[in-house]
Amino acid sequence: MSGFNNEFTSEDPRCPGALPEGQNNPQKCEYGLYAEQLSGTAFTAMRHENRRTWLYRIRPSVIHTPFQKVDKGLLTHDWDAVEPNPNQLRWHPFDFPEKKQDFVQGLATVCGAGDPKSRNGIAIYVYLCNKPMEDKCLYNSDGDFLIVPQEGTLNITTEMGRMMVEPNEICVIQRGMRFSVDVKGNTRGYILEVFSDHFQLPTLGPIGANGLANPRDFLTPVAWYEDREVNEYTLVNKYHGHLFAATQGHSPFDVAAWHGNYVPYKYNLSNFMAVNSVTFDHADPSIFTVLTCPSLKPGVAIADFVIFPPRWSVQEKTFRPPYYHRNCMSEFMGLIYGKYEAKEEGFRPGGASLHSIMTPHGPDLECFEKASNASLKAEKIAEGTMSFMFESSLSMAVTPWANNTKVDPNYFKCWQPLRKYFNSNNKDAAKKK
Ligand SMILES: O=C(O)Cc1cc(O)ccc1O
Ligand SMILES: [Fe+2]
Repeated sequence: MSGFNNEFTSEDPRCPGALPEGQNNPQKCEYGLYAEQLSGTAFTAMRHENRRTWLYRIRPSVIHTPFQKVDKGLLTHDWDAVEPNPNQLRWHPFDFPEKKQDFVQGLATVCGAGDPKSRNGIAIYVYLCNKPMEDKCLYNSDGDFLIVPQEGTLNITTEMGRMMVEPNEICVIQRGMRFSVDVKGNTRGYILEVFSDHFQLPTLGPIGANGLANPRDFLTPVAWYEDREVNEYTLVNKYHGHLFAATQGHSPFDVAAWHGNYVPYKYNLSNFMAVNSVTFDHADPSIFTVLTCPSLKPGVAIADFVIFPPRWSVQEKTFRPPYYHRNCMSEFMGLIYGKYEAKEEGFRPGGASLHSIMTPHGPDLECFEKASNASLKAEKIAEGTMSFMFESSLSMAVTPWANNTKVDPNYFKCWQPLRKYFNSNNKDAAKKK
């Protein structure tokens, strides 16, 4: 079903009329279903921000054994385990696992800041997996997951229905929603988790009513249920940055009908309508914001999800690639496929980079020399590529795993040969270089 923040209604066609008419809590639900509400905001949240979904299910979610703490693998929210490091960081593509592991076992925290207890912060993960979560689902009490597949398709079953998410698409699974991920073969991607709020579309300001990620391109699954008794179905819960497991004797995907506006969704990045300068100068990358999770300070994001899609580049008298900069925000970047314009070598699909708050970065030597001398014809750029940035106002720390895995020790070298062109006697020196 298409739309962002819609009030949806959905019934599995095997149970027509399962949704109660005109009320949420009939004395007895049709088909002997139970009614259950999943809240995505405080009951009292402003109406335009209020999120909740009513689920009509075979059994209420509460039927399970007590949760016990289980191994959390490489998942951590301990941001003090590694000495702070303000250096530019780049990772070679993260390796696929040698042993069999599923989506939950394959979650590895790269960096983050803040705390789900006080509900302020973010965590960035890669997931590296190769087997389905069989009779096992996850729900996250800490925050919302924005999942960016890089290699391999994710077949995701949620309480609200099923969705297939391929590289160049993203999906969002919000706090509390139970989901199970089926994969075939080597599967890799990135996750941005936000602890504080939900993702929203950026306001468009003078752009107008249309553009960037359009609401109708967000897709939400339709109701689908299975009435399946299972010897031992495992519910995994991420809570305070730890994993807990409980069991139950049936599939949790037993929702025959639901209605509401608290839903999982996916989005195909090729639907992004990019806006950019058609005169001169390099516009800030905020023009490419797909989704944003706002902080309490207007205009400042806990995290933005920004992409660098294939597009036309037409600016005149302009150094067109990203400028050199030092940013008061943290920039984590990943590459889904192809090459990133500011660094054609060294930054590879399935790898990543982190430029922390005020850490200088920008085009490498090759990019600077090329773009300073290029003829400025209209040009299609970033064709056959898709890179993205998780940009955050928080100051992130890396985890021990990320500090010791695939780090490119030579990253800083890409800027060292940048030449001095300055000539105080010749204002036009640069033009002759
Ligand atoms: O650092 C980066 O490569 C990301 C980025 C891109 C851009 O076009 C402008 C600023 C910026 O941080
Ligand atoms: Fe940057």
